[in-house]
Amino acid sequence: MRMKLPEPDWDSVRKRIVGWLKDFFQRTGRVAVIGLSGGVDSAVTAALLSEALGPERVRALILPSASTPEKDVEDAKRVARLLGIEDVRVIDVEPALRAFDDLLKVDDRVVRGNTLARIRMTILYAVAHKDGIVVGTGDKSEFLLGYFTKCGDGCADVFPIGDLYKTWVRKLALHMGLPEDVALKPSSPRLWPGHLAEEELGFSYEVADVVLYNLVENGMRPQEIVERLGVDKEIVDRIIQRIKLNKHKLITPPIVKVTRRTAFEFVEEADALLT
Ligand SMILES: Nc1ncnc2c1ncn2[C@@H]1O[C@H](COP(=O)(O)OP(=O)(O)OC[C@H]2O[C@@H]([n+]3cccc(C(=O)O)c3)[C@H](O)[C@@H]2O)[C@@H](O)[C@H]1O
Ligand SMILES: Nc1ncnc2c1ncn2[C@@H]1O[C@H](COP(=O)(O)OP(=O)(O)OP(=O)(O)O)[C@@H](O)[C@H]1O
Ligand SMILES: [Mg+2]
Repeated sequence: MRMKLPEPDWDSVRKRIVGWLKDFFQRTGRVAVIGLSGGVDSAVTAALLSEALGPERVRALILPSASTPEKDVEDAKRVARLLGIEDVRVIDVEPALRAFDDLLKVDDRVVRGNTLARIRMTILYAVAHKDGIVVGTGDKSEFLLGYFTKCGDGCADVFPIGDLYKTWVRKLALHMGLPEDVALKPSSPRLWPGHLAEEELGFSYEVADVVLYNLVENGMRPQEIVERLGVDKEIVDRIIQRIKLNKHKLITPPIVKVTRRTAFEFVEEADALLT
C-alpha cells in the first residue's frame, strides 16, 4: 500500500466540532446522554461534549454485558473522571439480554449482539426522555462500511464524530490528551466474547480508511485504488460489497408514495411552509 491518509489540522477540527455542539445544545436546551464503553469513539465524543457543554451537562452511562471485559468498565470510569463527568451510571444489561434470549430463543451471535446494541439504545433514550439528547459515537469508517447495528448504536440524535475516519479518531484522541491505551485500543463492539472489529471485517481500519478516503474524498474508482495505491484487490472488493450491501442503513427508509408529498418530504421544507 503506497498511500497514507492525509490529516487535517486537529486543533481546527476540534474547535469546529466543539463550536457546532455548543450551538446545537444551546438551541435545544438539553443535556447530552452518551454510552461510555471504554473504547476510543465514545471517549473522544465524550471529550468533545465536555469541552463544548461543560462536563456537568454530560450524562454518561456505562452498560456492560457478560461480554464486556472488566478493563473496559475501568477505562470508561477513568475517561469520565479525567473529563470531570460526575453523572456516571453503571447498569448491567445482561438481565435484559437474557430476557430477550428467553423470548426469542435464537442461537445466533450476531442477532444476539444486535439485540444487545438495541438494548443500550433503549436505555439511552429512556434516560434522555425528559431533558436529554442521545449522542451517537459512530465514525465515518463505521458508517460507510455499515459496521454498526441498525436502530442500535446507529440510532441517536446527533453524531459529533460521524465525519471522521476511524484512524483520525485515534489521532484526535491523542491530540485531546486522552489516555494512550484508550486511544490505541483495538476497536471492538464486544457483542460476543472475544469479538474484535478487524477480525470480523477481515481487514484493518488502516487499510480500509485509505480505500474509503480515496473513494469518498478523491472520487477514485475501485480499480484505480488497486492499481495506483497497491491495495489488495480482494480487500477493495470486500469494502465495495459492504458499502453496497449496507447502503440501506444510511438512507431514510423509503415510503410508498400515494399522495403528492410524503410526510418526510413535507417536513424537509417545513420551515418555509409553516411560517
Ligand atoms: N436491502 C435492505 N434494505 C433495507 N433494509 C435491509 C436490507 N437488508 C437488510 N435490511 C435490514 O437491516 C437489518 C440488518 O442490519 P443490522 O441489524 O444492523 O445487522 P447486521 O448489519 O447484519 O449486523 C451488524 C454488524 O455491525 C457490527 N456492529 C454492531 C454494533 C456495533 C459495532 C461497533 O463497531 O461498535 C459493530 C456487528 O458486529 C455486525 O457485524 C436486517 O434485519 C433488515 O431488517
Ligand atoms: N459497555 C458499554 N457501555 C456503554 N456504552 C456502550 C458499551 N458498549 C458499546 N456502547 C456504546 O455503543 C457505541 C458503539 O460501540 P463501538 O465499539 O463502535 O465504539 P467504541 O467502543 O467507543 O470504540 P471502538 O469502535 O473503537 O471500539 C459506543 O461508542 C458506546 O456509545
Ligand atoms: Mg467498542
